[in-house]
Amino acid sequence: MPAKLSVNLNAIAMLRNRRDLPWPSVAGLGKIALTAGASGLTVHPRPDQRHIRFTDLSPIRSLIDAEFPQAEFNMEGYPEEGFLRLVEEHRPEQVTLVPDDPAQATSDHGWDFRKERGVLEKVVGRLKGLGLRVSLFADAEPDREALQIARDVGADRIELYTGPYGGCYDDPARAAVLVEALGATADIAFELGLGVNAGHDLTVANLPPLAARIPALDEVSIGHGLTADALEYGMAETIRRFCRACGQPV
Ligand SMILES: CC(=O)[C@@H](O)[C@H](O)COP(=O)(O)O
Ligand SMILES: NCC(=O)COP(=O)(O)O
Repeated sequence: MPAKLSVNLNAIAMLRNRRDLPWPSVAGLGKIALTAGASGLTVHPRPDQRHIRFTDLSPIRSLIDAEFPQAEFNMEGYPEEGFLRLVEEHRPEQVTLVPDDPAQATSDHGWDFRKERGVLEKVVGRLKGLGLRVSLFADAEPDREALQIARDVGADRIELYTGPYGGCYDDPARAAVLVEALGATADIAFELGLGVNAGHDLTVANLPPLAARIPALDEVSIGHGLTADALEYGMAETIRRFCRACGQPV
């Protein structure tokens, strides 16, 4: 089954936040995305609310519940108390935990599973207690022992951090090396019984080689490149292009 597409709405929220005005509408563009074939919506509410505001969360949750009950809400964030309370309030189908410092410009690395095992054990247990799927952001490192920790702390999936791969848009030889590292990491995760998501700087161009190397990829979450394309092609056509790049028969 081809990977599902979850649309990250952070970039749209960032554009909206340039003015004290309600457009572009974050939930409104989420609705266009789901209508056009996306399988879910992703948000990464950072503590300073520079992209997604906490007040964006209810309209997105309500949109999915009322009009797209098959779609999934994915909330990403560092597991501090404020984020965990938002998760408890809005009950996303999936929570993706990232090791981001609040000062970080964007996500740029996966968890150090050995070092953070204790933190993850506690937090994943709390989220699993709410019945939510939990995914842990992971670097493209085929490190079996680290991935075993991800599984042992109770995660359902990992999300492969694809930033370095996305950054190789003008270096096909390096991209081929990195897609192999992503694939080798996914192979181990699957062997351990984990599901595998991927995200960060994915595009219509770099998705097909990734999907070909990891045919059992569960989901990709995409925001920046997808929003850039939406300016050129419109949101609905962009969703169809990304779904096709995932291998979906659109
Ligand atoms: C985990 C991840 O890779 C995404 O959350 C990505 O970092 C988007 O976040 P920003 O849009 O806040 O940069
Ligand atoms: N989970 C990763 C994600 O949502 C990717 O966002 P972007 O790098 O495509 O903006």
